[in-house]
Amino acid sequence: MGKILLTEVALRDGSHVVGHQFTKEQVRYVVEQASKAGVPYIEVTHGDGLGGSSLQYGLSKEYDIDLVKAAVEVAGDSIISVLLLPGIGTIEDLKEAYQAGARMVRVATHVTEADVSKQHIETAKSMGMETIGFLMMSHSAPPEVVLEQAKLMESYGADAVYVTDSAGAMLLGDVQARISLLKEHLSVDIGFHAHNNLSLAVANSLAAIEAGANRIDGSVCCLGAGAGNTQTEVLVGVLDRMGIDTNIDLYRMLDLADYVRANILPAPQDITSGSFIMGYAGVYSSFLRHAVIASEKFGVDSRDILIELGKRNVVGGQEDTIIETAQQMAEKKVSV
Ligand SMILES: C[C@H](O)CC(=O)C(=O)O
Ligand SMILES: [Mn+2]
Repeated sequence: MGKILLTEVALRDGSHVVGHQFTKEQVRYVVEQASKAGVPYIEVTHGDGLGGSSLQYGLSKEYDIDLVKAAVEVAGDSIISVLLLPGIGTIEDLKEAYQAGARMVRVATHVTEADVSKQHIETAKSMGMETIGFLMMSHSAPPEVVLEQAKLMESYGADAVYVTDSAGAMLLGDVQARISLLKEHLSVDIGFHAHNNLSLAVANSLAAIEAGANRIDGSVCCLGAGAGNTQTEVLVGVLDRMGIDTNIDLYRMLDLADYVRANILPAPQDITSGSFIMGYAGVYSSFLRHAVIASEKFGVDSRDILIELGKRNVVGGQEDTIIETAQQMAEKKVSV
């Protein structure tokens, strides 16, 4: 098995955990230590990507591009990556990130909407950036659909396509089915991004590697949305035990995790009932708050609302249907 390329996402996915309040000093420290440990890619952006700082998604303490600049100053041999969701971030944001020194971009779309990434992937490629397609909520589409969408990203010029388990909802077989199909039909690298809501992030990452993924995301000390991502230092150690090469210094990553635990994490990153139910229901983390409000209004258990939303495949941006769903469930309860 070849080398596994790890992307450290704590400074982007973990931005959700700290309410997008990362400081330049924190970014510098984490990037410098991760770089010394040998992490090849480090992502630095607002949790919702470039341009995410807004009333809707949460205002950042520091401007994205300033954080990218701070990261680049201490990145050594590591490549600084940014996340871009077309519609939230713009081509202009991407150009600024490039000028600030970012050399990789992950262009993220909902799993069935890869077509909106065309212009962004093509522009990034034309600037010479390593360019990755990132298919969010990949659990919600069958493997054949994930493949069709991944092929679109490949055709736009992506160097790799990620299966992204945004809701932390996938079981091992779900990961295996999607990654192996992509591996069979694509000629670019395949990546996997997990969330630990069902306590399966490390196991799912191993399943992804076994099925052919060679790019895996991790967040040091599990600093990521919901119950966090695949815990980087744990994955590095487990892969080492399996004889799989990451070129990452385990002790340095463990030290960095201790630093993050003591200085950055606002609360222990365990699996709360809220994060568990996101994975169990297969919905975006941001739905939890809306479901609790709807539950109080209509007297329906918020867990049942979230499970119903998962069954209905409600996606980010359709938050208005949460109230409607709860109302229908309450009416049904009365009529039986
Ligand atoms: C915008 C999301 O936070 C991207 C991501 O990390 C995911 O879908 O998971
Ligand atoms: Mn994520």
